[in-house]
Amino acid sequence: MTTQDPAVTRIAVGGTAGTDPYEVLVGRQLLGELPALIGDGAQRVAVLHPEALASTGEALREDLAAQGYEAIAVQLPNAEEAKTAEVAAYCWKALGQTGFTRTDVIVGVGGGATTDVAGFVAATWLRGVRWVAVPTTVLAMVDASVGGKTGINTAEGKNLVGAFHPPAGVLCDLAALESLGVHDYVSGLAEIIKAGFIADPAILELIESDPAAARTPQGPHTAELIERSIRVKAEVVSEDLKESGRREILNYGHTLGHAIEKNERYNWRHGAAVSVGMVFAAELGRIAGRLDDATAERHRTVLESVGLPVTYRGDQWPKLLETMKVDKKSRGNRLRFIVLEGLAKPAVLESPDPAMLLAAHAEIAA
Ligand SMILES: NC(=O)c1ccc[n+]([C@@H]2O[C@H](COP(=O)([O-])OP(=O)(O)OC[C@H]3O[C@@H](n4cnc5c(N)ncnc54)[C@H](O)[C@@H]3O)[C@@H](O)[C@H]2O)c1
Ligand SMILES: O=C(O)C(=O)C[C@@H](O)[C@H](O)[C@H](O)COP(=O)(O)O
Ligand SMILES: [Zn+2]
Repeated sequence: MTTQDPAVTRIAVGGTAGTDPYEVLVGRQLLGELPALIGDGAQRVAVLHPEALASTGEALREDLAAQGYEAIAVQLPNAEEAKTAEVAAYCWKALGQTGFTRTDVIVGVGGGATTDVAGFVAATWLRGVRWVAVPTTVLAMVDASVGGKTGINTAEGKNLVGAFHPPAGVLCDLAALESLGVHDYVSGLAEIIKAGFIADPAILELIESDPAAARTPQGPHTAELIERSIRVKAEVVSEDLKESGRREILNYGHTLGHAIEKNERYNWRHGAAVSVGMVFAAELGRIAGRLDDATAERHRTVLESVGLPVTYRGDQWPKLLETMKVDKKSRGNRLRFIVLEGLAKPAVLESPDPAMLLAAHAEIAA
């Protein structure tokens, strides 16, 4: 693979406001790019991977060892079970025992849960070492591995401990998606649809043109959907890495979505919870008089067309409301939501009236 390979798309991220720029590469067989991203200074490389990708992690470790690095593979639990303080501590121990220094590098290979932990371990080890993301799910490619939000959950909620620590590069090998189960694949479509509603409606049209095909890596628009979504994320985080303003739009659907995930003890996929959260946010916008009926209804239609849920148990509202209070967009006692004022017109809704919240909840209550 050369840097001129036309089959590889390169999307630039960052480079503004004092942050180091990096690239997201989308294509196939991209691992030849890894040594350049690891850089010249590293002696040791730790490959963090989930249990489901044990052979991928070990193959990568062997490959790096053959190139002269002291390489270790650190296996994490699958999915959300990896996003705990205990797993982070297990990784810190592995790094400590390997004598990991500030010039050594972490590689996170896996879905968003793995890249969130890998980035968090990289952010905290010796107060910050270099890391490279190799996302292997749709969701991790289009969202989790881009933008430098890293973190773990606590008993009180989702991603409550973390750091902004962008990777040195992101390698999205589309071949990895072939082994992904359909539910995990479709979960990633929720973040793609989110990018469509908040910034790039062409995404919605591509999915609406053939929703069944959008559910598979073989679909005719797979690469375009992934690239368009990465461009949305790259553009936003390049402007506002630390979420002091505009980046909040990427949280569309997440206020309720994260509360559902916690309520379900993380047995719901992130994208499924965000899907219900987006319908809720659309209804909230509609009820607040900001969004037209048709665009609110379009949320249900497109999300359902790819098999994502649009309702949630109606008897859980008090618990969901309580959890939403620790959402990171909250300020003091004020709940804040991202809503739409039209397609690609996200806005903040501050402290909505409790009656409005209840009315929006009634629209998603099963
Ligand atoms: N940091 C961010 O900006 C950001 C953005 C969006 C989501 N997230 C986080 O990402 C996480 C969800 O990520 P996800 O949807 O990738 O789920 P995931 O990481 O939980 O992966 C889903 C499952 O697929 C397995 N897997 C991964 N790649 C595979 C492959 N190629 N083939 C077969 N199995 C594979 C994993 O081991 C896991 O069991 C959530 O924790 C969410 O909070 C973070
Ligand atoms: O990158 C962002 O900013 C996002 O909000 C993207 C979300 O899809 C992602 O799930 C993120 O991890 C949520 O962040 P949080 O700050 O609400 O935990
Ligand atoms: Zn998300």
